[in-house]
Amino acid sequence: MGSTVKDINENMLGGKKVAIVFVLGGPGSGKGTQCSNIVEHFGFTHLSAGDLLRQEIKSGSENGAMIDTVIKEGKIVPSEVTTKLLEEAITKSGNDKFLIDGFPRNEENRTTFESVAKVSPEFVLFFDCSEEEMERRLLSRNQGRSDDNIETIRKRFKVFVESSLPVIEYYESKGMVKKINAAKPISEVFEDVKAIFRPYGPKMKADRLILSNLDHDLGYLHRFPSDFPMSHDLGLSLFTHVGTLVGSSLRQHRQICSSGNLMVQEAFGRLNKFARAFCYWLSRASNPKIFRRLMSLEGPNSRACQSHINQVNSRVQNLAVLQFGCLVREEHAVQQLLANFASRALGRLWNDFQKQHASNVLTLAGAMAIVPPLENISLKMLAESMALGNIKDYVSRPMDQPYLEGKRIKSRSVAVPSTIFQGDAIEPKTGIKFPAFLEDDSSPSTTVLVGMGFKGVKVMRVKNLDLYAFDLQPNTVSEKLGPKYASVPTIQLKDHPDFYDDLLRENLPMRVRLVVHYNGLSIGAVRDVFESSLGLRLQKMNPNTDYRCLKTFGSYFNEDIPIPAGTKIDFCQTSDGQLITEIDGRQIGAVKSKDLCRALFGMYIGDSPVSLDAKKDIAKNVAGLMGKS
Ligand SMILES: Nc1ncnc2c1ncn2[C@@H]1O[C@H](COP(=O)(O)OP(=O)(O)O)[C@@H](O)[C@H]1O
Ligand SMILES: Nc1ccn([C@@H]2O[C@H](COP(=O)(O)OP(=O)(O)O)[C@@H](O)[C@H]2O)c(=O)n1
Repeated sequence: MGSTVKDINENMLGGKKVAIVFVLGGPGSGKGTQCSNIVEHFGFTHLSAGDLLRQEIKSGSENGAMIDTVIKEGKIVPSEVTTKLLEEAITKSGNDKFLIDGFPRNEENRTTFESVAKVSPEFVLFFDCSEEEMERRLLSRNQGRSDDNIETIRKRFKVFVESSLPVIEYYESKGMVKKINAAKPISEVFEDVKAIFRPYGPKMKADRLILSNLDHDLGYLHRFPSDFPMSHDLGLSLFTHVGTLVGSSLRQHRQICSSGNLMVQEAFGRLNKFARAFCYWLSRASNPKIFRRLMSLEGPNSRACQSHINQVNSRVQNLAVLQFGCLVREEHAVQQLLANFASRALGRLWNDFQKQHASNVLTLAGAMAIVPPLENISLKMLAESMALGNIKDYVSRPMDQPYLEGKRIKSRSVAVPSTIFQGDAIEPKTGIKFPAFLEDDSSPSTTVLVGMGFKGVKVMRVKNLDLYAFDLQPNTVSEKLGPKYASVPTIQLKDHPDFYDDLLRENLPMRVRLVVHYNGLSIGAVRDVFESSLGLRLQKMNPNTDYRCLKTFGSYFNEDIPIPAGTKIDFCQTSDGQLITEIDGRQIGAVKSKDLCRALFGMYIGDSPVSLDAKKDIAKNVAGLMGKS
């Protein structure tokens, strides 16, 4: 790297020769942002001193409280603490190239690191940016950091000028600083960064890069097939593609973590976890060397390690177990699959999120379905979900079309009657019958079917989540809403700005029935989908809401309740604001919370409903209930 780069022969740390770049710059200059880019393009491992310190606080270590106080004050944590954390992270990592971000922040940091770690940096990357710009960025960073408030920000600026700039001057005097104008847009800054790193050599091998990003929570790996044979070359090419997935999910995860959208975070979290597990699994299946190195963490002579190495070495080189057998050659099939998988799954979710800002529950459930909850994964499911044809079919299929086992359905799925149902209604695609009256129709409190929608959500290809019907009590509707809307023509009712709000606000007795129409759906999956969606809606409706209602609601979905095909799950709202949950007519719980009722029925007749057509049809039919035609 030219004359500024030291001979790194002496730079031994954690039993390996390491290359280190210090990344410095004021708070908010974009160090973390650019480090993510460098990681992806040049295969470094990013160690943020600030992140390590924040993790230390969270871990509840004995230094946690002290670190917390120092950070809130914008001051600098004692050097031994930070140096130790960095040293440990370097030693633990499988990588040997590191970006150390936000360190050394003062002369003491620098000298301590030099004397303890005995490592000199390759060079120092300095992001130069004005305080006004940094302040603007920090105030909109939105990561919930305790020190991103104007008072602490000002203190951090002062500390930066007084303590950190001298460190940069020190390295400058040694000709080791590479200064970047960080006031430009992110992509332009990265062009300059790239020019600096380019001579540093080609991108690190994909496998290394990915492995350095792996977390070590590998408990779920046994779910993947253990006897998966694969050639070494194919394994490496797979890494490249899974790498794209890991890279982009990590990048996008970072962006959306600050968005506060819990469901999107959950979906991305799963993508991430899946991709990481998949990578590790590939490494194990394809590359005994990598496997051996990783397993050295557990002990190189462990039985598991040895038996897997033997397995990999002795297996036939084909991918039959994952059923990639299609017309294309196996390498291409797999590459195409993973490329599709990564770009379509993430692209779709991301677009959705940007368009709607609050994605509807089923779109997200669908996105989550692409990545199964790992605890439920089985070899057969994995094979099915990964079969190229199915994935392609799935990702190109609009979310609101149904999926039926063994059939491709092209027509629109939402089957909503144009008038109130006279007799029982049959959902044409599935043949499931919804009675027009859910209770005895002579009772004055009976509810009437006013809308029906089909929401097929594929959960691991073989399961659809629900079919739903929406019912209201005619008398109460006429009584409560009749006067206000008497003069509104039916045709306009569905577009009336207050109408749906009034339906939700009036505590009208109403009911949504979901019908499970595949075997194998777990009650836990249903609970998760509702909990996440309701949580989001509650948060949007009333940020100060009492979330205990949601906890209580979730607690009814006991894992012991089987929900085979045909199971009816009913949610009923009573006029006194209770939300009653029934499974096959048996009440499993009731929560008194008007907010929760509004959130639940809002999924069907509120903003971003599960089906817009069904929502409009409900309005049309309610008009009918009120004596309009
Ligand atoms: N070049 C840039 N232009 C505009 N905003 C940026 C730029 N670089 C980073 N940001 C944004 O500014 C905030 C601070 O960036 P970050 O990378 O966290 O800074 P640091 O790690 O230096 O404190 C983030 O919200 C980030 O998205
Ligand atoms: N070497 C370091 C790095 C960070 N820190 C502390 O961690 C805080 C946050 O640092 P950071 O690098 O994550 O964030 P920015 O201030 O660069 O945005 C600093 O303000 C310090 O209080 C430290 O004490 N020593």
